[in-house]
Amino acid sequence: MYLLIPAAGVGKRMGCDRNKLLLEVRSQPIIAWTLLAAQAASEISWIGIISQPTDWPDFKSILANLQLTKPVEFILGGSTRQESVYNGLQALPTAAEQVLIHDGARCLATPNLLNSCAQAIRHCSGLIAAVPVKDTIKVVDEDGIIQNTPDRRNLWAAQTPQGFNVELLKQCHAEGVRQGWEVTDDAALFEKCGIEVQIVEGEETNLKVTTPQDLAIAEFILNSRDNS
Ligand SMILES: Nc1ccn([C@@H]2O[C@H](COP(=O)(O)OP(=O)(O)OP(=O)(O)O)[C@@H](O)[C@H]2O)c(=O)n1
Ligand SMILES: C[C@](O)(CO)[C@H](O)COP(=O)(O)O
Repeated sequence: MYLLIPAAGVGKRMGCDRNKLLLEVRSQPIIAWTLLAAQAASEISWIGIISQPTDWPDFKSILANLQLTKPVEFILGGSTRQESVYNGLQALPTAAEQVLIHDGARCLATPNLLNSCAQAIRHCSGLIAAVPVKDTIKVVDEDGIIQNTPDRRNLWAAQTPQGFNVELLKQCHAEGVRQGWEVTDDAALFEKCGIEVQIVEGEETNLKVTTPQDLAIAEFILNSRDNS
């Protein structure tokens, strides 16, 4: 299975002055944890890291330390995640019929989750890992007044990996460019094009490292894996 890793962000919400994926959790850069999971997932055979050229020297030295056995390509990132994935799709080898997309910032996803998504995408056109929402969610207007409370049984928090048929995802991205759609994940492009996307049960611990607090939570989760 081909795996694209969007890793070209700047980490505004992390509030640091460089790509947050270079920050360390338990003495390893965030992107290293993500790459180690990809290396350990037996279904993954090719890895594309979508990233900004300014980060390539750092990423290359991380890769040199990890000594992965799988082929890794660097792909030029865009100015949004959507643009980065678009570039990644154009750079896939022509043999790629399905692809998994997994955020570099979701460094706690297990090899098991990557493998189950890789197996499942062979039997459908689009899927995402997701977990049922635990909180009661409120829809609020611009004045801070609650408009309604959606039924929690229908609410799932989206994660990555997200898996797709490559040709269909390319078509949906092209339609997104034509229509000027701005989305935060690839499933949303499928949804807008009216194509079904399935849910695969994700992992509670598969958080996206987004804010400084997430660094501490990620460290805690990795420590608890050692102790289990
Ligand atoms: N132009 C971009 C923006 C984001 N990403 C990647 O998409 C994933 C999810 O994005 P997010 O967590 O929002 O990362 P940032 O964009 O770096 O964070 P922020 O929104 O706080 O700036 C990350 O692995 C990030 O590197 C990307 O490849 N290209
Ligand atoms: C793709 C994603 O990780 C799913 O949770 C997420 O949408 C990335 O972007 P966000 O802007 O940080 O939500």
